[in-house]
Amino acid sequence: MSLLSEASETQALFDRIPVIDLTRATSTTPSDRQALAKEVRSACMTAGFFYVTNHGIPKPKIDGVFNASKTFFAQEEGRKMEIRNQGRTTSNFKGYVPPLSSNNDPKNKGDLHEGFCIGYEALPSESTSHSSSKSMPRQESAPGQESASSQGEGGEGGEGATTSSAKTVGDNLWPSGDGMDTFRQDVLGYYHAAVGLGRTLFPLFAMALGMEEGWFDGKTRNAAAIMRLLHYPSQEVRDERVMGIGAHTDWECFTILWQQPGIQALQVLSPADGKWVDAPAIEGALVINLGDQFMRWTSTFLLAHFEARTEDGDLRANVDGIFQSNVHRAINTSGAERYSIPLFFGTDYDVLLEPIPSCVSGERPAKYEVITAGEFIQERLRKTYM
Ligand SMILES: O=C(O)CCC(=O)C(=O)O
Ligand SMILES: [Fe+2]
Repeated sequence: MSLLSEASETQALFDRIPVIDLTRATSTTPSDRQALAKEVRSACMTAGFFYVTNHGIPKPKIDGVFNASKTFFAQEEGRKMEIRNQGRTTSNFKGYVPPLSSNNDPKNKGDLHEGFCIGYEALPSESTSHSSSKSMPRQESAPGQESASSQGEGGEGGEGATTSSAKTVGDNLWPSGDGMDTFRQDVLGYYHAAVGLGRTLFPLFAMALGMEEGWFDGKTRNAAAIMRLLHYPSQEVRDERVMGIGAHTDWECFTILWQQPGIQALQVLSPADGKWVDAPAIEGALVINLGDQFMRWTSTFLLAHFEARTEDGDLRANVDGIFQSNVHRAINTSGAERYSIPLFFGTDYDVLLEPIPSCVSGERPAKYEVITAGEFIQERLRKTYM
């Protein structure tokens, strides 16, 4: 079935997040990769979220960053504040983000989580040049190197970033002191493995959209990749106006999210019926969710739940949706602290967010003004921080 006819027949209705086994992503048989891309397409048209298993990130790298995160956040506040993210006042969005200093949902009072944010940096043991665009998201010392935000979202930059995204330029800030000796290595070890996974996913998304596998290659040479370590206190009362992270969509193409096993906190809004669907942490699996840039690429509007039913109360076909960037939030009432790690993966900043040819037709014209990825992030930062 063609992409557009499948989209017009798909309802953005789901009550669970699909699980996709990535083993076939590296198959040498093209039909295996195509079959996998079909599963990705179906998940993207409905939940906009899916889990991946057999994703290739070794468990020791995950354990390493999880332990590093626990050690970092366990420090006394003064130590963490030494590398405070100065996102609101300076050009650098890197470093520590204290609790309640971001607010993802304007209706809320603030996000309870604290965070630590980095952008691309070579592993300490690596040489400075990266000739293989397959292994690295951006070149070291890239002039436009990104940002992040004290948001549920990652901003970024990258080589080729537009001047307007220059406010996001800056080096990573690393903690020093007791127990922090291996922090940088552990965090970057996971970061690089996750970026490798991101590079495996772009060809699958391209095929899922009916394009050739390499369609994103030239657009993701120094792809923006901001990673955040997040730490959520357990909240006793479930207050809709104070939560770990308020309802939001992510800004990039997609997010790779590790969640601490055993703790339920993440929920995804099903646009078709307005219900919050739990996205539990599954041991060994990562969550992949689509961000707003994919809505632009696919000329998809977020289908608000109040639009999703006909006057008779029937579910509408999701006539607009190809790749859905769905609203999500995290509330930790587990009684235990929770850790998670999103990595926001986008295209290079100078790339125009134009509708992908398979996603527009005479009946389905382009819906968004064409701007660069850098301008788009800049606009989101401005709305969030000014
Ligand atoms: O902590 C989580 O599970 C979600 C985090 C998130 O949505 C974000 O940082 O954008
Ligand atoms: Fe998010």
